[in-house]
Parts: sequence; structure tokens; C-alpha cells
Amino acid sequence: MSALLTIEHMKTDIGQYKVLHDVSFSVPQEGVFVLLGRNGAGKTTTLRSIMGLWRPSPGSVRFREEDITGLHTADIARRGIAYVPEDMGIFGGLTVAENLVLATAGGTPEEGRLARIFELFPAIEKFWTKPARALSGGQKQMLAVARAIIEPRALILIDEPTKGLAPAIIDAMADAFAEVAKATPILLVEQNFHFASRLGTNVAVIEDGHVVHQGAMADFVADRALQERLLSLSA
Ligand SMILES: Nc1ncnc2c1ncn2[C@@H]1O[C@H](COP(=O)(O)OP(=O)(O)OP(=O)(O)O)[C@@H](O)[C@H]1O
Repeated sequence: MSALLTIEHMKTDIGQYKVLHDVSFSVPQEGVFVLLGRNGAGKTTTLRSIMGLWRPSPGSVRFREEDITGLHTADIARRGIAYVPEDMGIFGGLTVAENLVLATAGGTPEEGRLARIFELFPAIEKFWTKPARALSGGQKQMLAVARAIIEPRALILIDEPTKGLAPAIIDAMADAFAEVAKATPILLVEQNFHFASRLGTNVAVIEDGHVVHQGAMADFVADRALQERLLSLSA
């Protein structure tokens, strides 16, 4: 089966700074693909480049067999790629309901989809009429992901959802994300190796703007020497 998303030799400059030097990886049609790397390695820049928020040049991004390199962000999103940025992009002054309605194309969430979201993230239903700023950090992250899946999507990019969250919340999030991934593949940026290895089916490691490893998560988890070398982990 061909890959869902293929990135080849992506290189991104931000102003005068050369941030991505050579990023290549392929996201399969199913599961959770994790992009790991130390602080400042280029993970967020990779997601932003896929979404057209930075313009990669040269290199190519292919999605469902189509070359989407250089398209505008709205055109990339229209092809079914949702992006949950690290700051989550939710509106604190609006209610949870309004945040979800704003994320729908027609202004009315589809009933079955909303019911599924309530099942996955009970806090969304519980705090439906409350302002989003009243949610805890973990609940805000759940709302951000709920916004991403309120419409059918082909792929969700999620940037470091566990940042700053307590272990019990992270465990609940892992369960919910595993459920989400059964319907929609996820490209996940993470630094929390425990969370990433629990969820991930495939992994790529980025170091100083280069992808230095790509493979099955199970093989990476089994290879402690490789983890130690690439991530300074002794997990
Ligand atoms: N707007 C910007 N202007 C200049 N340099 C930037 C900008 N955004 C990111 N960088 C630099 O690009 C490099 C990669 O940043 P990026 O945010 O992609 O890393 P990351 O792997 O996501 O790290 P983190 O885990 O800390 O978020 C860093 O050295 C960062 O300082």
C-alpha cells in the first residue's frame, strides 16, 4: 500500500536561519507515526512546513499521491489534513460548544460525530457551555483534538500534546488518542518517550534538521542503544 504522506528532502529556512536541512519520511495509511527529537531539532518546523505555514524549498510533500508542495495552508487543510499546534489554537473566551461549532465547515456539528467526541472526551460534554479557558490543560488539549476531528479528516498532525501535563492525564490522553487513531491516522510530535512508544506504530527521529532514523516503533523500543544514541534516553 502506498504511503499516505511522503516527505522527500524537505529543507526549510526561516528568514536567514537554515532550520530543516534534509527531512524525509513516509507516513503510512494507518496508525500513529511519531516524530521524535530533542528540543530545537526541527519537529514543529516540520509540521508547519507540511501545512504550508513555512514554505519548504526544495524538497517535496506528497499527500495521497498528490504533490502538495507550495500549496496555501487553506488548500492543504481542505485536502483533509488537520493541525493541532502546540499552543492548541482554541478560543479561551468562547464556550466549548462555540469552539467546536467554529471548527465545523457548515456551522453545525454532525450528530454521530459529536456523540463519538463526547464518548472519547467526556469533559467536552461536561463543560459544553463553559468558556474554554476554564478547562484544565489536559481538557484544553482534548478540545483541540476534538476540533480537529469534528469534520472527517484523512490525517491529523498533533504537536506535543503532553507538554506540561500530569502522568495520569497523559495516560487518559493515550487511551483517547489510540481510539482516534483507529479512524484517523495521526502524525504526532512528542518528547515524552513513554507516551510516544505506547501509541506509536512507526517512528522517525529528527536531529538538527535531519531525519536520522525511521522505522517501526517496536524495533526502536527494543533497541536501547539506538534510543540512547539518538535521544539520550535509557528508557
Ligand atoms: N520563527 C523562528 N525564527 C527563527 N528561528 C526559529 C523560528 N522557529 C524556530 N526556530 C529555530 O528552529 C529550530 C527548530 O525549531 P522547532 O520549533 O522546529 O524545534 P522543535 O524540535 O519543535 O523543538 P521544541 O521541542 O523545543 O518545540 C530551533 O533552533 C529554533 O530556535
